[in-house]
Amino acid sequence: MKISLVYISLSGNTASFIKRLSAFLQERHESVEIEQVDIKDMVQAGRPFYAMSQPFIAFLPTYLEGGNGLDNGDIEILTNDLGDFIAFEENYKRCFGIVGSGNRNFNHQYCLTAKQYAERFGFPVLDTFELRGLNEDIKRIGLKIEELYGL
Ligand SMILES: Cc1cc2nc3c(=O)[nH]c(=O)nc-3n(C[C@H](O)[C@H](O)[C@H](O)COP(=O)(O)O)c2cc1C
Repeated sequence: MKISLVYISLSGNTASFIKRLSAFLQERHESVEIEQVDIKDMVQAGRPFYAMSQPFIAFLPTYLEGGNGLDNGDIEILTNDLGDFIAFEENYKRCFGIVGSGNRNFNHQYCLTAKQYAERFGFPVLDTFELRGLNEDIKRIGLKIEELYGL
């Protein structure tokens, strides 16, 4: 059994969350393999996108160009590679859903890109967390992932 966590992280908050979430899940399920797919790393290293062979969860921090999230400010910047990976070879069909992250200071734009991806690809927003996420976020989201994988 393998759990796949596909993510992008520009300033390290999502990467930190993924590391802690993986540790939480690994501790509770020693025999389960936890795969972390770092999209920024893949692109920077020039490794080609590929079709996911099994179900995964996507993690997406929000980076939007200015605005207020109502009548402007809904243009995604910096994270588009994750969307391209999800679109590649219909990977979205194997995506259980997306976990959005962001900063509540952005008000209406809080975690907006995850909602846009859910609409675009037809999978649910599973949850959201702020910045690096609290331990309670790790636990809540970890339990949801266990349920999705039938653990
Ligand atoms: C240029 C810029 C734009 C951002 N725009 C938003 C936004 O529109 N909505 C939001 O919730 N968070 C926004 N954030 C906050 C980031 O989503 C947040 O810091 C996140 O934890 C970054 O994740 P990362 O460190 O994994 O890249 C923005 C941050 C930056 C630097």
